[in-house]
Amino acid sequence: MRMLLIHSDYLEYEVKDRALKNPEPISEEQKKGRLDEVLAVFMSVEKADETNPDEVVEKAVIEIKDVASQVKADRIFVYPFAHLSSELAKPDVALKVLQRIEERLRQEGFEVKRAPFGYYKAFRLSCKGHPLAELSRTIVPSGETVS
Ligand SMILES: NCC(=O)N[C@H]1[C@@H](O)[C@H](n2cnc3c(N)ncnc32)O[C@@H]1CO
Repeated sequence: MRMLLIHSDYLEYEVKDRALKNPEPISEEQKKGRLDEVLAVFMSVEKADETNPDEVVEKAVIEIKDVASQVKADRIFVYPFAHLSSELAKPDVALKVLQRIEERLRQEGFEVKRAPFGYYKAFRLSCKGHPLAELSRTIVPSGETVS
């Protein structure tokens, strides 16, 4: 799992087109979304994560919580982003991992939105630009190595 974490004044997206034959079914309301004062987390779920998705979910939540507490963000935007890795997990595994991360972050008390999976989306982001505003993290299940 590769994550790019951007502490932002806002992130807003608009669904443009389907990028998979079977994208995640979404409501009219989910075609656009915005959060202000948010930690945007762009995530590529990787092939290696398929060996233990549950472990990767927990490790990702720990990392996101750690950055959120450092930048004092209590809103998280989970953003599927297939451009941070050349060894992507299958879409069905990736979607489940991202849905679980969303669920676990809510359980941890964050306000969470997740951008729709399997679509091309326009987005606007306003990065705050402080020293911790742009971070990346790589997570692998135990026994796997970072390539
Ligand atoms: N920017 C637009 C976009 O990325 N669209 C991606 C993601 O929404 C999603 N997707 C598919 N596989 C993955 C994966 N392994 N990890 C994360 N997202 C994935 O499916 C789209 C096409 O790859």
